[in-house]
Amino acid sequence: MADTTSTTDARATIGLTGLAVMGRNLARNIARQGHTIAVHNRTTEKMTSLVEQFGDEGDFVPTETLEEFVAAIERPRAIVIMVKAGAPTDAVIDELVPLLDPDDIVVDAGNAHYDDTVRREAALAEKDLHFVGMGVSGGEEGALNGPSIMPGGSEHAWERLRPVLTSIAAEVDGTPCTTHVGPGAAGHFVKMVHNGIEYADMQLIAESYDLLRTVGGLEPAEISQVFREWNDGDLESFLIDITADVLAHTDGDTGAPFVDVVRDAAEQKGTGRWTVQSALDLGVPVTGIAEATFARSISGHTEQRAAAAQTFGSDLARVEVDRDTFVDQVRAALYASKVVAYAQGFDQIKAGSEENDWDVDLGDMATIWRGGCIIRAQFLNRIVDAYAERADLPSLLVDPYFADAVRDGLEAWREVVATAARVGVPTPAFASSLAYFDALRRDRLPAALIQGLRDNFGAHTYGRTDREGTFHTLWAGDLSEEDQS
Ligand SMILES: NC(=O)C1=CN([C@@H]2O[C@H](COP(=O)(O)OP(=O)(O)OC[C@H]3O[C@@H](n4cnc5c(N)ncnc54)[C@H](OP(=O)(O)O)[C@@H]3O)[C@@H](O)[C@H]2O)C=CC1
Ligand SMILES: O=C(CO)[C@H](O)[C@H](O)COP(=O)(O)O
Repeated sequence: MADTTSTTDARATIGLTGLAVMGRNLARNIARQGHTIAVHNRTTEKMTSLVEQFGDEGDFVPTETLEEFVAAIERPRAIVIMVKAGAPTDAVIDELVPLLDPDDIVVDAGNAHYDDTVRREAALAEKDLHFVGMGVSGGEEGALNGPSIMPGGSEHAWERLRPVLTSIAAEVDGTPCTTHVGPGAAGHFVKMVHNGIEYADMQLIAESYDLLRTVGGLEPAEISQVFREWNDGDLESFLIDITADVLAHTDGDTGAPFVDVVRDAAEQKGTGRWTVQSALDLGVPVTGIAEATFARSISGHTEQRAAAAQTFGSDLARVEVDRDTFVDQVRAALYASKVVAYAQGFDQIKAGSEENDWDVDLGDMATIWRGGCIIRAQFLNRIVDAYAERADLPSLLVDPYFADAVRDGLEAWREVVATAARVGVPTPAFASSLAYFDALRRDRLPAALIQGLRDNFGAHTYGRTDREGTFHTLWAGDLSEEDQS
């Protein structure tokens, strides 16, 4: 059995506090890669059980108090905090900081809001400490075997952390799924958008399942098989793969499909909502992510749902579809909507980066998402290629590869959205993605009328198509136009 006795020799390359599911596995991953790691948890039992169970996987330095923990790490120290996001992270930072020395690096690897990261970095900089907001994706399994890691912060901090991070991250084609995302809160911002895309991806998968079952008449086990087949093609991804597993699972108690015994109210911890809030501030239409987030909210409004079902009934209209054709159409709609969700997410990263001078490389983000993270997918290789071909791509949708893919699937996409509307199956992510696509490609939008209305009721002015300037019509007067430029 490993020695769980605390030590105060400063021999650890790195320290990690917060040994719940993520921190525990990240610590094991770091130790397995040959780095000596000091481990700590507020409740000591989690630390001792880690070292007792897995102490032989590497060189752990067990510590019971934060003082011992800090003393066990070589200077300048690198300390990873992996605790509950929000107030608990602040509580740990507040306890840690008085124990640190100038040039030490504090890494917050939780799902922090990037505004918190900005605030924390500024506070620590006043004490000559480096603060790194670092997104980690991959869940419990990824943390152990190779996550995708998105560190922000200074170049100096990245250079200190690089050997550990590149050794523990997932690898695709020999490239580690980590890079220096950018200064400040860039890492946590990119992780937030990653999670937003995760929400959209899962909602699209859920809508596909609903349509295949409700309209296509397939049973969960059959839909599982469909997803397995899709996972052999251009939709290959972690989420499609685990969808097949979840749909194939039957409940041990009842023998019913697992999806039929789970309450249909999706929860959320906040990263999807933050993505939408930030997108609104940046003026980036992330419609797929927003609809996915609202769809979770609707699912949770059980009282309203019951009242509406009682008022209107839950009956669906019947349409006859050819099963195989419909499966293919749903696949095409899923792929096209997924392109939209990623296009919107990358637009948001670009806008956030410009707003904050982070200089985030979009191709690098696609590269580090190819492995380890929840949205890892074959598809990301195409996104890497798209940005390699043209770094200033106005939208992923206009990259020749994706444009062809969307053109090929367009008829099916429209058919699926129309069928869903006719039957009464809600497909907010499919429908909003199609609407976004149509809005983007439209030569003229009805926004001209909105401008006219704004000018009419509030003298908000408008621009003209035929000449430069700012104009106002005297709506309550003689309807003449003033040039207010
Ligand atoms: N779970 C996942 O799949 C993913 C999680 N994340 C993020 O990683 C972080 C850790 O997640 P997870 O492993 O799920 O654990 P939790 O988010 O459930 O956090 C539990 C950990 O936080 C510690 N903690 C809570 N409050 C305090 C406090 N006031 N002071 C000190 N420590 C405190 C707990 O200590 P104690 O044992 O003493 O209670 C425990 O170590 C979170 O920020 C999460 O958002 C990121 C990617 C994926
Ligand atoms: O960060 C993650 C993966 O990348 C988490 O799994 C994510 O926080 C889950 O979010 P939610 O509970 O809101 O669905």
